[in-house]
Amino acid sequence: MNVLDEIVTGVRTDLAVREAATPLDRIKAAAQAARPAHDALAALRAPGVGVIAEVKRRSPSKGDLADIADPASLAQQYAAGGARVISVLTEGRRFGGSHADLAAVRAVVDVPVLCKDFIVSSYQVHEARAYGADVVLLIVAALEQNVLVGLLERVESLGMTALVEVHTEAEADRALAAGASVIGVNARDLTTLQVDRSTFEKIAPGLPSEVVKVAESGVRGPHDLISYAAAGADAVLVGEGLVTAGDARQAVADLVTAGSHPATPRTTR
Ligand SMILES: O=P(O)(O)OC[C@@H](O)[C@@H](O)c1c[nH]c2ccccc12
Repeated sequence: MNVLDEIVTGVRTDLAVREAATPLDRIKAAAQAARPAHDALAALRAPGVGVIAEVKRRSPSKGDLADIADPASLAQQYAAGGARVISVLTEGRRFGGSHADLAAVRAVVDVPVLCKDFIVSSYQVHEARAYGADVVLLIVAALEQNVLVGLLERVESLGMTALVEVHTEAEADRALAAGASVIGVNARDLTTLQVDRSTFEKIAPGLPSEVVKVAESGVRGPHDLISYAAAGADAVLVGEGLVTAGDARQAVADLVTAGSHPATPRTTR
């Protein structure tokens, strides 16, 4: 079993426990009662390279990244630095996150919030909405095509946006066939955890211009944002580089500044 399969197996086990405790109807009602979702697509289409700043406690490749005592205050620093969207890793076993982290962040920021998890069932989409998420991650490598299509429809029916994650051209084709409007190219192969920043430049040029292109993983600072932007990124998703920065607000602000610089090739495309 590769790492992705192992993570998904754990996610399914935990999901079964929650499904037994809380019936789908109740989760659906909670999702319905939540404040309407923010328009993340519009936020991501604003000029300049958007920064999606991630609350990430731990990772399977690096172990503990940061002791995040207060995810809400970290998210406030991200927002103050100009983050376009805030991502919260909610997977518990490998990433140390929770829906409580998501709710805590949602309560204190006004920007769209992304629920970063390994979603395999529409139950999880309703849960994410109930906890206030505006965006959810759908990982193509973890989903059969018909399931991907069904989840994408469910996300949109709840007024949310799906960030559809790919790692290969074949997966990008599947994302497009499913109707994704925001595609994230993950430089990290979730089956091996290896990071290869050139993945984005291989896949992004083949995506239609109207698709919002997000470069995920491996952004250490403004330099990496600038090269992703040169390869066509509309936004970057950054975890480790921000949770390990001494000053999270400043670290986000430095990325935002790099992404709004007129020399950034994106503006000349
Ligand atoms: O910490 P990094 O290298 O900045 O990466 C962030 C983000 O891309 C990464 O957390 C991620 C991308 N896709 C995922 C899917 C599941 C879990 C995590 C991820």
